[in-house]
Parts: sequence; C-alpha cells; structure tokens
Amino acid sequence: MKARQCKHNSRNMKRSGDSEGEKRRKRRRLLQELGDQKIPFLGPSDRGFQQLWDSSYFGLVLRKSCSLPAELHSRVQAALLTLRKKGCLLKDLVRVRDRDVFTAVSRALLGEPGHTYRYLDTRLFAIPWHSEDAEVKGQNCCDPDLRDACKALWELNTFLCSDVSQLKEGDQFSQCMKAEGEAKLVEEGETESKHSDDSKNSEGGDSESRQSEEGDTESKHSEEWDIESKHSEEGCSGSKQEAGWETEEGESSQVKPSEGSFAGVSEHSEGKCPGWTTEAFSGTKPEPVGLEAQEKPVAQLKHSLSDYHIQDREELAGGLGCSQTSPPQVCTGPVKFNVTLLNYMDPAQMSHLKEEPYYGMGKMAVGWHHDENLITHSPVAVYNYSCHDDKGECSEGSSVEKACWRIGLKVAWDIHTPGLMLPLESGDCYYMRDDLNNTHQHCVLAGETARFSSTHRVAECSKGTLTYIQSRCQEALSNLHTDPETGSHSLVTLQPTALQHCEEIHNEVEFEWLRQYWFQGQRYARFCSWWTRPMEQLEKDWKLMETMTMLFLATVEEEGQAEERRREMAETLLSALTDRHQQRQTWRDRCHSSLAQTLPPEEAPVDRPFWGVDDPGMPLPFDLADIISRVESLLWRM
Ligand SMILES: O=C(O)CCC(=O)C(=O)O
Ligand SMILES: [Fe+2]
Repeated sequence: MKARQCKHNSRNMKRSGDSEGEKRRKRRRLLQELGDQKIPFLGPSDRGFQQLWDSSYFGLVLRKSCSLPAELHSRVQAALLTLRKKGCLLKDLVRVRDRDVFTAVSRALLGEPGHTYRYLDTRLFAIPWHSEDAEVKGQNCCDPDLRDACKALWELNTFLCSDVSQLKEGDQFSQCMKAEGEAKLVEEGETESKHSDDSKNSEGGDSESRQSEEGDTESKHSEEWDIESKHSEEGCSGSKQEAGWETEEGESSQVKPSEGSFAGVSEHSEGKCPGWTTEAFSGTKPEPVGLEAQEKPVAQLKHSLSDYHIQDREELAGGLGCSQTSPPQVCTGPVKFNVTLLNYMDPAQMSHLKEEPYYGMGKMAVGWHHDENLITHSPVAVYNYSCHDDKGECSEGSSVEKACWRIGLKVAWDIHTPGLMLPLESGDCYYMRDDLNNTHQHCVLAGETARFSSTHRVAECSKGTLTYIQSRCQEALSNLHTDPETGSHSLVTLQPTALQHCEEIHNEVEFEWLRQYWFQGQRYARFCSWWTRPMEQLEKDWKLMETMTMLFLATVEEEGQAEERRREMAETLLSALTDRHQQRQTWRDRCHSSLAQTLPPEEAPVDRPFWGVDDPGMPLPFDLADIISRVESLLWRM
C-alpha cells in the first residue's frame, strides 16, 4: 500500500440540505424586510453604544490588555511569532457546500494532547500544548522553541480559564491588575458602576436564568429565520442547528491563495440554541448613554442579492451514526478550555478582502459565523495581538478605527437590533460568554497591521479525541478472532447489528481520522511528531477492519444460509460499502482539486490510504464498485 498524491478533478458528492426553492423563498423574505437599507451598527464613539451592549450583547466581555500580566503578554506574543516563523500557521483547505476553499486566515490548533477540533468538514489535530505536567513526563515531540511556544499558549489558556470562570454577572470591561495583582477598574463611570455587583463569585446562575427567560423569545422568533445548512457532522450531543443568517456564508476564505478571491465559508454552531433577542432597539436609534454621544450616520446601503446567502437549519438529533446515548454536554462550573485555534493574517499580503455587506463595517478577515463544535453554553476567550507598526493604538474616531482590528457582532436572525463593533488594541482579550455564540454571530474586521488571535474554546470532543477513536477501534476489533496457531482470521459474531457497528467504526476511522489527517499533508509531522505513532496504529487497526469487511463479504456470498438472515446481512454490507465508496470518492476529489494542486509538496493533500488493484497486502480493493455490484445482484436474486 502506498500513499498517493492526487491528480483528478473534483466532483461534488456531498448531499445538499434544504431545497433550493425553499432557500430562495426565505432569502426573498429577508431581503424584502431589509429593503435597501444597511443595518445600523454602533462603535464606542456612537451614542447608545453602551446601552446596546448592555441590552443586546451582554454575553460579550472586553478584557483590556492591562489586565493580563506583562510577562504573559511578552511570552505569548513571542510564541505567536515563533509559530509564524516556523511556518506552523497555514490556511485550511476547507469544504463549504461542495466547494473547496482556502480560509483567508492562517491557522493552527493547539490543545490537550489527542484532541481535535472539527470545522467546515475539516478536522484539525492539536499540537499538544506543553503544560508543566507534560514536561515532567518528558514529552519530546517537538523542538525546544516550539515546545516553549506551546507552553506559553498553555499558560495563556490557564489564565483565561480562571479569568473567565471568575467573571461576575454583568462584567463587561476589564479590571486592570497592578503588579501585585490588586484589582483596579480601568473603565470608569456608568458602565462599571451600573454593573458592579459585589458578589464576586457568580457562577453564572443569574445570568443563566436571565438568558433562558429570554431564550423562548428567540427560539420562536428564529423559526421564520431558520436558514443555513450545517457543515459539521461531528458530535452526537443533542441537536445541532444553525442559528443566524449570513451574507454569502460566514468566513472569508480564498479560492486561490495567489489571486486572493473569496468564496464564503461559515462555521456552524453546535449544540442547543435556545437563543434570545431583545426588541429594545427595533427600528429606532438607541438613546445616548455614557461614553461619547456622537451621532453617526447610518452607513449607506449597497448590497446585491447575491450577497445574501440564506441558509437552512438542519437538526441532527442524535448525530450521524452516533451510538452514544449520553445527554448533551453542557458547560457548567469552572471553565476548562481544551483547545485554542490560532488565527493569523497580514492584510498587506491579501489582495482582496470582502466587505462586510449588511452593516458596512469594513473589510472582513473572518466573515459572519457562529463558532461550531463547542460544548453548549461554553464561553470562548480570544487574545488579540496586532503587530505594531508605530501607527499607535486604536482610538475612537472613525478613520483610526478602520486602521485597527475590530470585532463585529450581530444578533442572529435579527435585522432590527443594530450591530456592535468593538475595536481591539494589541493585548486585549474578549470573551463570548453564556449563549452569546449561539444567539449571535461574530466576524473579524481587518485592521492595517498583521494580527494574531488565539481563540480558546471548550471543544465538544465526545467523538473527537484520540482516546475515543482508539476505543472505538478496539470495540470493532473485538469481533475479529485470530487463530493463535495459524494466524488466520474469522469473525466472532455474525449478528447483523454487530457487523453493522463494525462497518460504521471502519468508516469513522477511515474518514474522520485517517483521511482527514493525511488530507492535511505533512502539516502535522513537520512540526511535531505527537500524532505520527497514533496515526500509524489507527491505520493498522483500520487495515484489520478491511479484513473484517472481506470476511463479512465472504459470509454474505456463501450459499446455504437462512435466506432472511442473508438478505439482512447483504443489505447491511451494501449500505456500509456504498457509503465508503462515496466518501472515498469525495476525499479523492478533495485531494485532487485544482486548489489542492496549488499547495507546495509538504502541504499538499495525500490521498491515504490508497493502494493499487493488485496490492497483495490488502484484503479488498480500494475501488469498491465491483463488490457493490456483486452484493446488489445477490440481493436482486433473492
Ligand atoms: O480572531 C478573532 O478575534 C476571532 C476569530 C474567530 O472568530 C474564529 O476563529 O472563530
Ligand atoms: Fe469565531
């Protein structure tokens, strides 16, 4: 068996979601309501900004850079520069509605050893962060510079976990710590005093009840706005649905790295979406509160129909092929971020960035989206590092505002509440707490300098850790008996449900792990060898599962079994093989797409496992078309 680099053109295999007609109707309705206006949005210099934040964006918290220890800043920033220098940050070749696109930002995933994070049909494998624990155990998977960099991000993670866990209800702005760690308010006046609440130790109880009261409103409200398809098929914890409406699909991404043209990409939320909204500002401008009360003209409207991509919701109760029955994981108690997705972009290197189409917020580095694949109600913490070029910090006032990086937020399914635009200075952090990620979408608006962000998340990992997939493999392989004398194989039970279970695991390890991993080329092994051995072992297990399928096929083709049972087995086998055949084709297409060809050899997708027709080491052919026809005709004859 050998790995093979791809050559063919792509073909669309993925099933489509809601009917196109339905999408069109929804889109028309949205556009009618919107008319030809841009929706207003408020930044810090606009009157009503604070009131809007309080009432419609209260899960958002800004932590000013001064509230993190200076030493942590310098370690984290050096770490990010190291990762860039080493070339660890790469654009992902993700898949959106049957299209391959490069993300506009370059990314890397760091996190708990063996964790993965899945977004846009792409599973990222975490470079383990090197906690003190791991150091004691003497992990030796990457070079010392990389190890130090990973450790710095782990330290940041530790800081953010405890910081986000101890926020109190209503906290929106940071508290600056003096060197001794004593707290001092940075933002004074109304904001803080209004929210000050002496019970420092809120665990979110109040906030939760407040959210769920309002939640009903949004879930009803959102019925008519249900748009968008899901991209992630990961996870089985409860229902998954998209909440929000988007422009041409969320995240800005490049079709060709060289040309910098964009296609849309969106991330999709995971977990329940009770949602909430406030009609406080429906159709009216908020009243001035606090800060400066400058009126800002509502941006002029200029959007075309094609800017809108209305999406349809899909609920995945139980997930795909999910055998787990555990209830949805909900984030309660102290927060433990298990991964951070690093983002990097230098706008000077980008020939084209898409304009934010609904509000006129400016150029987007990451389009409107919900973060997907997170534990329900878990917060997201983002560290912002914009590399300075002596232009100074962001200050209020519109021309400078465009020079700095900003976050845009909007209420999902809502064209009445103004958007919120939050400028970030280097070292600032922001948190999206409680249900904000589900009820709202966010985007990243590019400033002028190169910028990193480290986005700390509680990834929903029930099907996303190495330990998980290893134990699944063991489950499947427990149905394979090896004769200790001859080494020959046989199946322990021929129960159709047991066989089906094995075939599902076979597909899972092949498509969710092996092909996902190799599709990203040498990306992992180049910097860190942590995943190398485990992937080899998973491939060995998978190969034994090929033997199991071969034995299954032989049993089905054997004469002299009870007809009914044989039919049942044949049907089970046929469905597993058809799925496998299609998915292999999809992965071949992804590997061989014209975009994939633009990548340098060390990043180029590898179509692995792949083997030739007469590979003696492999029990079954790569191409399953013949076997599928054999089983089909067997069924016809029954
Ligand atoms: O860079 C940021 O501030 C956020 C990026 C983001 O939204 C994401 O990675 O999901
Ligand atoms: Fe995000």
